[in-house]
Amino acid sequence: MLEMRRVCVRYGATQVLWDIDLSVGEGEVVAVMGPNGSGKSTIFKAVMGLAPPFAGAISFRGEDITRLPVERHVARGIALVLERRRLFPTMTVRENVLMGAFHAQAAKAADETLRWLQGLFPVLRERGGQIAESLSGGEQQMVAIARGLMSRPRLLILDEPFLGLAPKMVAQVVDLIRAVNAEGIAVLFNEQNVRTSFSIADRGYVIESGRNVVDGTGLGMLEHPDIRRVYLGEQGAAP
Ligand SMILES: Nc1ncnc2c1ncn2[C@@H]1O[C@H](COP(=O)(O)OP(=O)(O)OP(=O)(O)O)[C@@H](O)[C@H]1O
Repeated sequence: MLEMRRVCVRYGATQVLWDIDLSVGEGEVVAVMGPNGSGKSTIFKAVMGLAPPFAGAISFRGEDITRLPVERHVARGIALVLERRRLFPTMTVRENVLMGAFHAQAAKAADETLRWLQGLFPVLRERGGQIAESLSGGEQQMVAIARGLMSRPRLLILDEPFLGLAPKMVAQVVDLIRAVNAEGIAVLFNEQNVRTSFSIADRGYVIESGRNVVDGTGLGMLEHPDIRRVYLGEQGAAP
């Protein structure tokens, strides 16, 4: 459904992505892994129209979206949940979630979508009237994901969904990603932890210094000698 071909992005005079190839199939979960500053978030911003490529092409469900403005991406079925959750701290959970239904079609279906999400996310039912900043980090991440889903995307992009979360909360967000995916929604996310990334994902990519390095199935990535040597510190995993 999503195809990036030889995508190049720069911020001002500084190029940060070189010839990135990446795809997400219908209903797939895909992870992007790489060190700090390697360009993972920029890939997502390029897909979303926030960092338009100066070369290469991006298509979504057969349509060229390389240079579409960001709001048109949402209407076409892509949602991005930004890093660090970015909720409106003094608004309630319910108000935060409803902010995600900002385009006309989503606004019309907001009540129905909220009921659907309340089934998926117990936090929305139990804490709907609570002020967002009073929730734990993991609960806030769930609210941020729910807000992204209010636009009824076909592809949900999560920028560092596990950042700063305790292991128990990571497990809950992983369960949530699986539940969202079971609804037929494709998920593209990034994460620096190799085991977390590739144990959840159907397929994955490693990016270093703005370039594709390795890609493959989730299991294949965990067994890849270079990944085991460089990212899991296993001696003798590769020549
Ligand atoms: N708005 C910007 N203006 C200039 N440079 C930027 C901007 N945003 C990111 N960069 C630079 O682009 C490079 C890639 O950043 P990006 O945030 O995409 O990496 P990342 O892999 O997501 O990193 P992290 O894991 O630390 O979030 C980095 O060198 C970063 O400093």
